[in-house]
Amino acid sequence: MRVKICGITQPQQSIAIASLGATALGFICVPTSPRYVTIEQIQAAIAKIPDKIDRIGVFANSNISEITQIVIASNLTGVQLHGDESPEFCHKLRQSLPHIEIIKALRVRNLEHLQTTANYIEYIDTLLLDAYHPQQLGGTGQTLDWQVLQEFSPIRPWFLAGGLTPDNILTAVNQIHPSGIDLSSGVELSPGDKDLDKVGLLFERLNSVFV
Ligand SMILES: O=C(O)c1ccccc1N[C@@H]1O[C@H](COP(=O)(O)O)[C@@H](O)[C@H]1O
Repeated sequence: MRVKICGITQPQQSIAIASLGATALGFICVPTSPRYVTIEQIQAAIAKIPDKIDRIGVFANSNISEITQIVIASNLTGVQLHGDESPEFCHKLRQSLPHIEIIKALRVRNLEHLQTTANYIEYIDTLLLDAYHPQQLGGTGQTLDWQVLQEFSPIRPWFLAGGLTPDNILTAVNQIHPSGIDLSSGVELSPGDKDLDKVGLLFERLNSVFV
C-alpha cells in the first residue's frame, strides 16, 4: 500500500519520514497554506531522499504554466490537484507534463459528489478523496464518512485522506481498503512540523498488519 505523508517543510523530516517507510512525500504549493513551501524548500527537502520515493506537489486552482514550472524546477514526480480543477484541466496538464503522475483530489460532500470521480478517470492516474470543509482546502484533520466509501471501487488507484491518524488508520484501511493513504495534520506537532514519534507509530501499526 502507498503511504504518503504530506505537508513536509523540513529537509531532516523528509529524510526521517522516508526512512520510516513513506512511499511518497507531499509538498504544499498553495501559497495560502501554513504548510506552503517554495521551490527552493522543496529542492532542499528532496535532495537526500532515495529516488524510489514519490515527490508530490499539492496545488489548488493554479494555472498550467505555474504548475509545470514548479514541477520541473523542483524535480517532482507527481502533482496533486486539490482545488476545483475540471477534467479538461487535467487533460491539458497531462499534455504539458506527460510523464508526471496526476492525482486528482476530491473534497467529498456526499455520495452524489463522489460519483463525479468518473468524469476524471481517463485524464488522471490516481484519485484522492479528502473531507469537505467549507472554509479550508485541505489539511483540516476532518474525516470522511467512511461508510459511504465502502462500495467505492474506481478503476484507478486511489488514496484515502482526511483526518487520518495513527489511532484510526487500521480501522480505516480494514474498513475501506484504499490503494494508498495520505496523512498530514494527524502526524503533526503544528502545521508543517511533523511529529516523528507519531509517524513512527503509524508505520509500527501498519507494519503489524501489512508485512
Ligand atoms: O495541508 C494543507 O495545508 C493543504 C492545503 C491546500 C490543499 C491541500 C492541503 N492538504 C491536503 O489535505 C489532505 C488531508 O489532510 P489532513 O490529513 O486531514 O490534515 C491531504 O491530502 C493533504 O495533501
